[in-house]
Amino acid sequence: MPITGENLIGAAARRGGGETFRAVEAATGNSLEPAFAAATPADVDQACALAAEAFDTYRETSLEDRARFLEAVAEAILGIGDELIVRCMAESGLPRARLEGERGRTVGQLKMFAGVVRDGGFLEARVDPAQPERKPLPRPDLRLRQIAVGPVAVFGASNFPLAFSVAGGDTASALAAGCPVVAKAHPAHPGTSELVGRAVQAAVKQCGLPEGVFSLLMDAGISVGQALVADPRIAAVGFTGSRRGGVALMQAAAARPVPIPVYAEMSSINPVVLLPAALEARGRDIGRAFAGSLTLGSGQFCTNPGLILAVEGAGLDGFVEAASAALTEIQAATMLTPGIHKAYCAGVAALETNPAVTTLARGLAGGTHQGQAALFSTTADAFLADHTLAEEVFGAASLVVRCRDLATIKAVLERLEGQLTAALHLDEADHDAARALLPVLERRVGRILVNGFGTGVEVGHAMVHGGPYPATSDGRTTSVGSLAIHRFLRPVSYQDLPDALLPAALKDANPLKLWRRQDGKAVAPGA
Ligand SMILES: NC(=O)C1=CN([C@@H]2O[C@H](COP(=O)(O)OP(=O)(O)OC[C@H]3O[C@@H](n4cnc5c(N)ncnc54)[C@H](OP(=O)(O)O)[C@@H]3O)[C@@H](O)[C@H]2O)C=CC1
Ligand SMILES: O=C(O)CCC(=O)C(=O)O
Repeated sequence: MPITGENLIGAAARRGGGETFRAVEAATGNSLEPAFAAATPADVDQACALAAEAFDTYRETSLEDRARFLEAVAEAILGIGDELIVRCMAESGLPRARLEGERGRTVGQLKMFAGVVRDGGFLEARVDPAQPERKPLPRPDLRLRQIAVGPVAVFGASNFPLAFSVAGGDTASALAAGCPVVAKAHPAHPGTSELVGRAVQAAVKQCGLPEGVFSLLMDAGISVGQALVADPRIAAVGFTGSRRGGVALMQAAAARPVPIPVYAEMSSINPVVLLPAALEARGRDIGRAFAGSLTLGSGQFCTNPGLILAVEGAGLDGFVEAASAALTEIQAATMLTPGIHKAYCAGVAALETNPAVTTLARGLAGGTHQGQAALFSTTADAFLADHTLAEEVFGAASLVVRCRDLATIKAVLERLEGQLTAALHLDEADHDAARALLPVLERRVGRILVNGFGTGVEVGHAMVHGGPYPATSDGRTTSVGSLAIHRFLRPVSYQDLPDALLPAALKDANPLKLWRRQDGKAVAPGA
């Protein structure tokens, strides 16, 4: 499939009239062909107009048709073949195995949402039948279902060019909910974005859906994204990226005459707490495993373990020695973009020159665009006194905070901002300590895990990839897993509508065979 550098607006592929730019080969910094052209305000307008036009038809597609469409998107992505992986490797610098795995996750995610749609449970159908004889007042017939919110703007992430990008989790969950999507390609991987965008476009056509169900816009700056969020036809936004970018979009969305929700997944340092019995029994093993998680994908995961908390002593020393030894042998790896590499180097330099911070280990030095792993340590007092030490350094850098006792660990956790994940390394003898920390962790993070690291989010029904601000803009939800569909739904109540006018989900005969709540009780179809 040739990459043309065009915007995909509904069924059309059209060269933008804006600034031209090229993708950059992550490993070399060289430009890649072809030239892309940014969308113009007229392109944004047309993509949004088509999305709005498609909305009422698309949101009322049958559950089976919508599920088949999601499966068709998955098949079309696989149908691109190796060309997708090769282009993505060049643009992102990520290795083949990782990208093949990420493609599997992307396709699996679309198929999972197809299952969610077929099941129909997301409609949350509820029926409170009329009680005409009720005294002192009769009760009306009340029925509720969830409907799609409207067209959604999706911003592709730089660090997951497939699973969090054009047809990633935000797009899959929005399409599953019944929302058309206008995606903004990340300029770090425009060719990958176009290939995936064309696959979605082909699936829209194959399934006979209105063309406005999907559009893809290119830009190497912020004007297209700003125009998209400001467009009155856009009803919600999905974003993964920096705190600065996410907050700017939240502000733009809040400043509209009709404000809309922005679901932004932003910064996180993902505290890892090493509890005493586990440290003593296997501190060195944990240290080696930690070095692997820290350097996965050159550390470019928002779930990267950026903060280690433990009580000082021989166990922690063993952890630090093993982690440092492992890290010093780890090759530097190409980072996603020169800008991300530069930001990483600046973050590491700030830690290296902070008088309260000791450098414990550096990985092997690498080439121009390669990130060199780094491990630092400080005391709990210094950490609590300097808020810059709690800022995310995006890449393979982490900070060990030496604490006096469990109460100090708790005090540090209390001071942290919202996080995506927290990990506890524990043995049975640590259960009381863990029990004391769990209430703090529940308040601070979206996912608590034991004897592991947060990198590598499982796509499933019980996953929360979210957390209180600034991990995300809205800690009540998730950007990964089936619950993500609820970001793009809202409830509507129908009072005393004749059966003929009710949506299928709420008709007396229950033609969709849904589990429904009748007077608050779950009722099986046919019961
Ligand atoms: N926590 C996480 O999950 C991640 C964090 N990051 C952090 O973000 C830094 C930069 O990486 P990057 O991926 O480019 O993230 P950004 O947040 O800078 O960009 C993400 C997307 O949002 C757009 N965008 C950014 N700011 C605005 C704005 N004010 N208005 C409209 N659109 C905007 C960008 O457009 P354009 O690029 O065209 O300007 C891009 O398409 C990294 O160094 C890292 O610190 C990155 C990836 C994931
Ligand atoms: O760890 C993962 O699998 C996902 C991480 C993520 O969401 C991110 O880095 O943006």
